Amino acid sequence: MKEKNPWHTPVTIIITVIGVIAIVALVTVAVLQNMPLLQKYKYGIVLDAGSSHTSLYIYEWPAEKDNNTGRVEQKHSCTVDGPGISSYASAPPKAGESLRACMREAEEWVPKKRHHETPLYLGATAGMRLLDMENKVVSDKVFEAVKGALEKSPFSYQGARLLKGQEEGAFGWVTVNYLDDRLKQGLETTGALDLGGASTQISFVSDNYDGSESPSNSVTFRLYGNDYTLYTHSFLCYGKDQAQRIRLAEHTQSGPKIVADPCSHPGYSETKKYSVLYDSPCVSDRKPQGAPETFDHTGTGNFQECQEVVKKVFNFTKCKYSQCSFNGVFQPILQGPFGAFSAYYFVMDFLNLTDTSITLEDVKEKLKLYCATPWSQIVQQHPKTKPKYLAEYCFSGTYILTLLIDGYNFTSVSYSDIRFIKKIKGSDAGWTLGYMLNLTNMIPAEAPDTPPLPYAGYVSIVTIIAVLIFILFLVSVRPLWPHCSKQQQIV
Ligand SMILES: Nc1nc2c(ncn2[C@@H]2O[C@H](COP(=O)(O)OP(=O)(O)OP(=O)(O)O)[C@@H](O)[C@H]2O)c(=O)[nH]1
Repeated sequence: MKEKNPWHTPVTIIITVIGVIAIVALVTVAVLQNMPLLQKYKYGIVLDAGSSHTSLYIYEWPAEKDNNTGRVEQKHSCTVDGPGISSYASAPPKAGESLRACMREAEEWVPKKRHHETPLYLGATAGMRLLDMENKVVSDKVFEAVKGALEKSPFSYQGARLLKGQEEGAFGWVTVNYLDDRLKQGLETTGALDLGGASTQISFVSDNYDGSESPSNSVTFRLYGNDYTLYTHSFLCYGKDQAQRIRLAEHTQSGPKIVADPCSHPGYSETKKYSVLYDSPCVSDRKPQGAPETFDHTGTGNFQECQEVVKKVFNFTKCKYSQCSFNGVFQPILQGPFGAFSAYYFVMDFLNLTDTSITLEDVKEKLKLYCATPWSQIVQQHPKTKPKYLAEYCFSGTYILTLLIDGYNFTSVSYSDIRFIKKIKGSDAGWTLGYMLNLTNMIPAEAPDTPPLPYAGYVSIVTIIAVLIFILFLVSVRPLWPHCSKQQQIV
């Protein structure tokens, strides 16, 4: 009579089957979990209403990484046709209408089902700051017009407001350092240099600045668990268009009929209106009495003389702090690398001077040659460039060098710490991204807790352990294996 194998019972068979099913289920979960998913995105829109023009930026980030860990990237940008909204002071409704084409473009770029949950912001900078100083009633009307236009959009309108110069500087710094991945990793930060049409900003972290000297220049942030005390200053009227007005105002104090300008090319000649030149709070108090209606703006193309004229735009005489940049404004010692964007980039890129490993002497030599080039040759060499921009590159290049070296105290050594940038990893450098990240709380104060293992690694390890346990189990039930039971049959 055969002796019954004690392992060969229904219970052990059921346990074995359950074990196999459990392993198959575990492996299936691991495979499914690691399969690439169809990525879903969320969106945010920011309008930069600058002094010279308005731009719309659409940002995108992975929807399932809403918990502050997803990377926000610029998906699209649209330049609004026409001038900045502050130029519509005489017809405010047109400021709202001007945004229509870009808003329509945004509706096409953002998937329809996301429209209602996509935040929409408008921030106005120095052009509106000047209009607000000049005529608050009119500036309010312009804001009403743009608000009316944005409220009609299908997006989640979050407001249109005037940005303080300090915010413009600080959010530009956040953008540069976020895109460069310097914040999450707690690395040395990059300073931000922004040159607009009506204002210019400098923002950086310095070991010598804790906010106690000139507290109005300090902005503090806690980002990803790191504390930052940022030095920032915005110089209203020192954007490149307003600086050009201040400089020409120096030339035209006596109300001459002809202005011989060293910052314009030889052979350049344009008739300009005094009323247009002095139509800005940056120069309106200097308007010469009894000046003719127009003046002939002619060029002599002399870089050294241009430098002298440009230097007069800055006041270097008074400083009540331990050190200053210009106009009596405190500035700590420059520290670290700097990213220079907006007009810094447009101008230096055009002049082929974005390479800061070139010595300052060589930069000046190149600019000297460029300024001395006859206007007819410049126009011939750049038929596609807007004449308005073309006429100003000699001044703009000289202004940028003077602002950096005489204004902010960059030396021939620290000049090489500057990078002229337009975009970082596909996103434009500027205040808009930092502004949106702040308003949507996308940068946490504390570093997010990360599990010791990534999820995929965790699933793989659990699966391997489960398989090992199962193999051990199989080995332990060896007596049940067919060849084992055959050996010891007792008859
Ligand atoms: N050469 C050149 N200049 C440009 C270009 N786009 C803008 N600018 C000029 O560069 C300057 C700065 O432009 P933005 O950064 O847009 O400045 P903004 O926002 O209008 O000015 P703020 O309100 O002062 O910030 C202005 O004088 C513009 O006219 C370009 O493509 N090429």
